[in-house]
Amino acid sequence: MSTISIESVTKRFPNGFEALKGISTEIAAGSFTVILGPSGAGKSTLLRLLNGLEIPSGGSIRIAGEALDKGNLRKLRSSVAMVFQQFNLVDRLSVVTNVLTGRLAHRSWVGSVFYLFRTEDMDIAQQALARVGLTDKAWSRADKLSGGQQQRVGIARALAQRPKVILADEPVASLDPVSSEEIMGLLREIRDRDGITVVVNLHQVDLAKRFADRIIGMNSGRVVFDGPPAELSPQALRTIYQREGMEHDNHLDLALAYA
Ligand SMILES: Nc1ncnc2c1ncn2[C@@H]1O[C@H](COP(=O)(O)OP(=O)(O)OP(=O)(O)O)[C@@H](O)[C@H]1O
Repeated sequence: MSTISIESVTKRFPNGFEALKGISTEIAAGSFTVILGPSGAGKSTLLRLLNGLEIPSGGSIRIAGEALDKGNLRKLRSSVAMVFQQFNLVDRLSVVTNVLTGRLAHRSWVGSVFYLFRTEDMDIAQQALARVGLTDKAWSRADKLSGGQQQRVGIARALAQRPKVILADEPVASLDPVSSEEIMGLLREIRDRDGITVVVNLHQVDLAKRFADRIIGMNSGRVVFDGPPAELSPQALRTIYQREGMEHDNHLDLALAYA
């Protein structure tokens, strides 16, 4: 069974630029997929479409069997959680309040507007904080935490949403290597233990190879590689990172160096 079904999806922005040129793929329930690709390949656009933050120009997306369209956006959004590169926390709020915002998708708009949470929500938030090892930081201001800890809060917020899918858009791009490792390990552990489908956009080929069970390579709005990490050969990396008209490409050199 697949959690996410993407069929002939295109995305053209109002300025006429076509960021996705026909993506078709299935993402299996409980899988850990990493999307690799050079800057501008369309990775973030694809994730934003899966989360309903952008609407496709063509094609269709189904999440857990239900078509993602304007009619059921709110319902489907509650089952898809997002983890961001810059964490997207409210700095002046406590860690636990930030985690509680993950419950908003399950509350009425009145509850959402007034930040009305139930005791049950607080229990769920505290459990999520325990999962990411931050129980002792619950009442600290979010901006007093290190980058790695802030990303843990971002993951706890995603967990508190009780999602079927976690989408992470370059979740380690702002972190040092040790924290990056920990965050990827945490996402992997969540997939292993909770069976949540995880899709991560990354620039680090080495992390992709170690943590993913499937790698999708994108270039210029198209899928140009799709396979397990073992098949990510130097040739496959060339296909993913090659840029038109560039004889010597630093981006490609870097990708190959870390492969
Ligand atoms: N709102 C927009 N209007 C016009 N073009 C856009 C818009 N959003 C993104 N793009 C363009 O679409 C292309 C794909 O962008 P996207 O952010 O999805 O790439 P990416 O693979 O995630 O890159 P990066 O790794 O740098 O984050 C880029 O050329 C970008 O400039």
